Amino acid sequence: MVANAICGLIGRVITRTSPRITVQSLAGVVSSRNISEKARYTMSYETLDITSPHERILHVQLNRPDKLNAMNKVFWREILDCFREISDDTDIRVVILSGAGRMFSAGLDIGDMTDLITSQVTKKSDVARRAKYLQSLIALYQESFNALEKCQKPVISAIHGGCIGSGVDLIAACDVRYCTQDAWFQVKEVDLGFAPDLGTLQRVPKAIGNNSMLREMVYTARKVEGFEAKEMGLISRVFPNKEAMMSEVDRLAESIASKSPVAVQGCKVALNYSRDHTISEGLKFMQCWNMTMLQSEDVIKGSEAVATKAEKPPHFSKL
Ligand SMILES: CCC/C=C/C=C/C(=O)SCCNC(=O)CCNC(=O)[C@H](O)C(C)(C)COP(=O)(O)OP(=O)(O)OC[C@H]1O[C@@H](n2cnc3c(N)ncnc32)[C@H](O)[C@@H]1OP(=O)(O)O
Repeated sequence: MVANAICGLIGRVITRTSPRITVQSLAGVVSSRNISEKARYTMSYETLDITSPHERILHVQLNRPDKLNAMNKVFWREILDCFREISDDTDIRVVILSGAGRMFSAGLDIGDMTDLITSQVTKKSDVARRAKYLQSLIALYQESFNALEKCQKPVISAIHGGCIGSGVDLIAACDVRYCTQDAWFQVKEVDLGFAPDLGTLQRVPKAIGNNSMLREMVYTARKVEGFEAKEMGLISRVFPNKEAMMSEVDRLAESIASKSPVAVQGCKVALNYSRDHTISEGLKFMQCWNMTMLQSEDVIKGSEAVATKAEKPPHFSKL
């Protein structure tokens, strides 16, 4: 079945529809999230649907449900632009990432990639020129997912159904991962004859404790179900269905959004820096970071609220 699907995809000529403007829509992810999901974002995308379920929170939804949110040429550009824009948007404090339709993502759009290879790579007769082209392409796709990690705001991924290949690369670049119990994760690249190159092999080992389990998963392309993914540390919480998951994701996002953005964004940058450096370098980084940030008004507001056991959390202005 899968083999047939892949063969079919490879043989197919992809036709593209003109961009669909989704940003003006009032799209809800599940019926119970009808809390005025007013879209207020400035950019419109063909492969992403952007809504704002709550002040200071943005919901980015992979939006090619007919193709199981397979990642095509347009997607790679859009996800990069989208997260760069979000990173600089002072009104936004947290991002939710999910997939529309029956699964989170079927990974790389295989038909699209075949087109690209036919139209670009095979035309070049020299190995060095082909290699150079592929290197640039991989670097570009890597940058698309790096954008989530570089985004100053925490990104919470909410995964249902399949999360395949580059879908796993994508969630690996997120800060928090929740899933439904019908979710499954598949590092499928070995089945297609290559090693993953967009972050799974770099980020996941640093995010989870069970390296042995990860290697099993990577070397065999075996499907790993939600609870198993939680057991290995890839996922922090599993929910019975998408509605329950999205409701908890909202709660988590609201909680993070209510905190000082100076503190939250400082934590994200420090966690990422420390992951890639020694403890001593990480500590030095914090001296430099906090010698500025400790002077913020947020520290005064936060400390006063804690000291006085204030009932309401302080209001932190946007950063
Ligand atoms: C420089 C590159 C770096 C990136 C590397 C990334 C690597 C990867 O992501 S490897 C993984 C690639 N993905 C796959 O191998 C999954 C392929 N899809 C499937 O195996 C099946 O579709 C799946 C098991 C997910 C679901 O099967 P089901 O029978 O339930 O649905 P289908 O009828 O197969 O699919 C529904 C429509 O979606 C289209 N589609 C599904 N996956 C992809 C895909 N990866 N790329 C493009 N299109 C995909 C499928 O063609 C159907 O469309 P249509 O025929 O128009 O209805």
